[in-house]
Amino acid sequence: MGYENIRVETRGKVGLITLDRPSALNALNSALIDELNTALSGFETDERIGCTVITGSEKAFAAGADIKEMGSLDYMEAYLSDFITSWEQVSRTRKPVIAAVAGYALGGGCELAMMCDFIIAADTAKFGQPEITLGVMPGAGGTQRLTRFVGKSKAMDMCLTGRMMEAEEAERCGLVSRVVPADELLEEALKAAEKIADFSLPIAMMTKESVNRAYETTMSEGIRFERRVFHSMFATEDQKEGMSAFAEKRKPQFNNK
Ligand SMILES: CC(C)=CC(=O)SCCNC(=O)CCNC(=O)[C@H](O)C(C)(C)COP(=O)(O)OP(=O)(O)OC[C@H]1O[C@@H](n2cnc3c(N)ncnc32)[C@H](O)[C@@H]1OP(=O)(O)O
Repeated sequence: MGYENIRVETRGKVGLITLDRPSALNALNSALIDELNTALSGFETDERIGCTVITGSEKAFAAGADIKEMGSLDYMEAYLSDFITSWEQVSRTRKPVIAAVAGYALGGGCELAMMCDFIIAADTAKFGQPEITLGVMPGAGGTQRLTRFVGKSKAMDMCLTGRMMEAEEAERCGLVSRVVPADELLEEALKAAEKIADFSLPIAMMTKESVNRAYETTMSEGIRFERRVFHSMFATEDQKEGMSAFAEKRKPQFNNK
């Protein structure tokens, strides 16, 4: 497929998707979302890929949903097309996905970053849910995911005032896993992704599923789920390889089995 709004590359075992609508600060229109979903599906089924990085430009990860495209939508179009639901594909990927965020991550851009498994932010990153300034509220999971990341008080502050949060505050409150200098962002994100992709893919996928379960169930159910999945790992060749390699003081060679 020819992409017009994103760039898609592979770097060894890592899939790299760069949002690329510079004239609109990577505003997320339906064409971009379709392309993103196609690229993500491609990496999901590509056996060589173990992790994906989604990034944007120096100025913007994404400045939100495309306001010019969305502005004239009416209720029935939004309802019948189930507007936004197709954006959720990144949250349904089974392989790990990292967001590498520099500049603006606003509205749907912040929500897209939060759908990834973790966010590495440049020191220039600015997060926000400014939808209230446009007469709407977050519609791609912002009221739910942001609240789980940063707690009720800060999520209310962000969603009700529409203010932006700098990278340092985002790290302090748990929205991002680490902040790095802007000129090292991609390198750091790719390094993290390569590290993940070098581990056993099924074990990484099960780990991701188990961490995500923490957001969807009670503690006792989550612990039970973790224990069942953990037990199942002893049926894998990669568990035998990982533990043998440790005992033999060598680097493990995982075969995703
Ligand atoms: C997911 C759901 C349901 C909702 C949403 O996401 S709603 C959108 C939330 N995002 C926003 O409200 C941010 C809108 N953008 C801005 O406030 C500013 O662009 C900025 C603060 C991010 C940057 O300001 P700056 O002065 O540096 O740049 P601009 O001249 O304003 O922008 C450059 C260029 O990009 C176009 N742009 C920016 N954001 C969007 C957007 N979200 N949708 C469509 N177009 C956008 C902007 O209009 C301008 O284009 P022109 O040069 O053609 O005017």
